[in-house]
Amino acid sequence: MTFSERLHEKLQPIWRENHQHPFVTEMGEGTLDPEKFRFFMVQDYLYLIEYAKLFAIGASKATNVETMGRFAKLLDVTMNEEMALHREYAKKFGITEQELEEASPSPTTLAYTHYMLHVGQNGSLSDLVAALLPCAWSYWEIGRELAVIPGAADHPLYGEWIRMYSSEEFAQTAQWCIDLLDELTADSSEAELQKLETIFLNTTRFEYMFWDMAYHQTMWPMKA
Ligand SMILES: Cc1ncc(C[n+]2csc(CCO)c2C)c(N)n1
Repeated sequence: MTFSERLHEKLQPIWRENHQHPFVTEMGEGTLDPEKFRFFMVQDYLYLIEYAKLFAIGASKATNVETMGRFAKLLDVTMNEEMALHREYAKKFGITEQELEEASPSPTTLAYTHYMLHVGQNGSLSDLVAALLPCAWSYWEIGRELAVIPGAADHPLYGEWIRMYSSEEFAQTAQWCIDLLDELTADSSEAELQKLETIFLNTTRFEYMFWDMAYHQTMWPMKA
């Protein structure tokens, strides 16, 4: 069994809960309150800025030119494609580019991005990949699950999001991260694998928290 298969199997319960969060299911049904999605878009834009830095750190920690090139490409795609989609999408919800640039990250966004950057900066390349994998992997699976719901991919507000994350390009990114982690851990000790499992579990939990934060539009203190 590869390490990614072990992770996937072991974390199924929390993984299912993540995919069945009302934010995700209501997006698939097309019933999600646009205000919640609006909140998500702004926070996700801030998240992506920090997430992209992880690819830059990955490029600097890579031990061969091929891996370095893939991280550089991911940095480019995230900055210039995924974030461009956010800027376009934002317009549909009446969010200006200025609002995106000036928004404040919520405590959950801060906690998630700072944890990933901490692991990326202070750990090994495998630690970094274990931290970023739940993001790429879970969005790919969610995109695919939502895309088969009749009409979901054509929804005027959420269809584009579903089409993007179920696309071949995102499938390839997720698969590349999975393969890289399997390659890096081929000869790892059980103690090392357990450390990586903990990192993967932590960012999987943060994925759930991110949906939940957006669903409840949580920005403590709520009355400030
Ligand atoms: C909270 C949050 N988690 C995951 C993603 C998805 N995502 C971000 S970067 C990337 C990899 C390729 O660019 C993917 C799939 C998101 N947007 N927001």
